[in-house]
Amino acid sequence: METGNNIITANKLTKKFGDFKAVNEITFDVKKGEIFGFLGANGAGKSTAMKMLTGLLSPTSGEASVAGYDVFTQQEEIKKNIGYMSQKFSLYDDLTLLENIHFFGGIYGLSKEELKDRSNDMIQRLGLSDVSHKLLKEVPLGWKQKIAFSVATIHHPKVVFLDEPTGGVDPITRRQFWELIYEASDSGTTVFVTTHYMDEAEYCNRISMMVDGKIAGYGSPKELKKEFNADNMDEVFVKIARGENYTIK
Ligand SMILES: Nc1ncnc2c1ncn2[C@@H]1O[C@H](COP(=O)(O)OP(=O)(O)OP(=O)(O)O)[C@@H](O)[C@H]1O
Repeated sequence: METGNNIITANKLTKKFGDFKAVNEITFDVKKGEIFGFLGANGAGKSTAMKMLTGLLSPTSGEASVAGYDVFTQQEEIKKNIGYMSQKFSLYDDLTLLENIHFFGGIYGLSKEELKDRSNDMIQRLGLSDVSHKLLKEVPLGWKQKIAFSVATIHHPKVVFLDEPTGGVDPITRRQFWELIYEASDSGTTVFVTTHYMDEAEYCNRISMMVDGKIAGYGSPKELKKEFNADNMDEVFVKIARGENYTIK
């Protein structure tokens, strides 16, 4: 079901809890290698949509595929071909940095040799050689986030899903984290990221904004700012949340 240049496609994808439509007929696509921002206020339906796309939750109706696999029938294949990082589901505080990398790399099915090469490379790239034997709980949150991201991409997935990856850190640390996102995107990994930070929305190639289970804005930051006659993404977000009209292209 992978179509052309798109690595994620969703067509009228819907999730109902009882009579309540948490995700209501969303239609969008994500192109290979793109950094796609998935935005929306609390409760808009982002997590529910993301759970369906990562094979954790069965949709009610519609269609969607991720990395060529169907979200209704091929959830296990999807899980093998993606990386996932969230604030809530993270690394182990009582293992060292290196142990965490080895543990999660092992889960992703890397051989001993691959694990050794990639963990050495990762530690060097992140500039963490001197602290690789420290317990995770002893290092700052910004470092943990970088390690969590690197671990989520250690098996070179086609798509990595990031659920509010930079919560709770300062703008400079967030900017450094985004350097890693750009590197992954440059090497061909598609990045699907949720965030509450509008400066981060500016860094994405394209974004979608959800309101009450529907996609209410969809396009590049430049297109959306033009469409809503706004100077920045903050303004776009406020206008969309207030329900200003928008026609999805
Ligand atoms: N298992 C469930 N059963 C019933 N309702 C649910 C369930 N999961 C989510 N919801 C509801 O669906 C709506 C969307 O929730 P969701 O967690 O997807 O939003 P979100 O955009 O990810 O918000 P946040 O940014 O706070 O995580 C909310 O009203 C939520 O209460």
